[in-house]
Amino acid sequence: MTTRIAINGMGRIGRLLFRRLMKDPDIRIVAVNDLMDGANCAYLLRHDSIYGNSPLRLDFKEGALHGAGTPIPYLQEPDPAKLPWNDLGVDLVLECTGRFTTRQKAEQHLAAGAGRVLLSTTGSDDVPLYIYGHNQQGLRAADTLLSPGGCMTNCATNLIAIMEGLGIESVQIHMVHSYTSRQELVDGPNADFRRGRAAAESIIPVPIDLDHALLRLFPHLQGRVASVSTRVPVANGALGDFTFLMKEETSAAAVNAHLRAAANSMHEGIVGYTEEPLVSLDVKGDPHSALVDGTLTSAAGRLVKLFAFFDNEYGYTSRVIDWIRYWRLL
Ligand SMILES: NC(=O)c1ccc[n+]([C@@H]2O[C@H](COP(=O)([O-])OP(=O)(O)OC[C@H]3O[C@@H](n4cnc5c(N)ncnc54)[C@H](O)[C@@H]3O)[C@@H](O)[C@H]2O)c1
Repeated sequence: MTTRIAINGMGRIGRLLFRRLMKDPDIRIVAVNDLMDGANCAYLLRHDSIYGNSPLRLDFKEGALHGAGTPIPYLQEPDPAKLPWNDLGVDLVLECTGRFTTRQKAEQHLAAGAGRVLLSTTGSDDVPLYIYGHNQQGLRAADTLLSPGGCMTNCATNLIAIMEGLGIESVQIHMVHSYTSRQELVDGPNADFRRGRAAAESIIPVPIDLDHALLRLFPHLQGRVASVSTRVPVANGALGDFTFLMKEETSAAAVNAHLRAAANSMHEGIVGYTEEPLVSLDVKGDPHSALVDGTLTSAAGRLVKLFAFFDNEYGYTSRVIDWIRYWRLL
């Protein structure tokens, strides 16, 4: 059975999902919605500074994207409640604007006639949060709204879950992340002053809600998880830097053996393990939520440091696609 999908928000995540889902025979994209001009969206789908030119030769005319089979209606409606999801028979909305992340706001898609809504971030506390590879079994067929977490939550959740197998007391996380559209290219005003600084010029600390999301998933770690994030002058890619205080002394070799085993079993496809001397560009297009770099693991008594790369866009959309496949079969 074909899943009829609409994408709300054709930004970095929405467009990459579009490019990837167009290849899936079980999925039909029945509409996309964004505020930008349709010709501009078609252009950005054809040419991408990170993932290159698309083999799809999409064009915008008469309110639709043409060039990939049946024309796909291109909508420009800012209010989700007014979207024609009922008429289009939409099974699932991929909510990728980053703007409708509370239950009340996201459910406007349901009121408009969609069957289900999948956010592309961690939503508010009243939106069920499940992480693929960790607790996806919690999702029920009757659920109509899901937060799959953000890219950093996916990386951290899976690694914390694996490290819990060795016994952890607490964890400090530093997420080194490429810049995003929520920063400025040149200095400008921003409610968060540092986000308003030129993104390609500095290492920029930004506030994140990772601790909060992790405590929803690991409530027993209350008071024992802390995180910071810095945005760095690359357009794609991220590196999670984890410091675990273990219950007992260990060694880098023991930690790596444990991580490698997890990557080859329970977490296969979601967590990877490598000893290649990688840099962030090398993980462009990598589908893992965390690719552990075993060459960087170290231990000092009960303190363990480990590092994992991820492609914040491709790795993340890989999990969104996992969710689409998983949810349709429930
Ligand atoms: N970029 C990443 O690395 C990344 C990774 C994981 C999750 N996310 C999350 O995904 C969400 C989107 O991030 P992004 O990087 O794709 O952002 P983006 O700014 O590239 O895209 C957002 C898009 O939404 C559109 N939009 C804004 N308001 C709209 C409205 N009312 N109706 C329709 N479209 C509207 C914008 O025009 C834009 O094209 C955010 O919540 C972000 O946290 C981003």
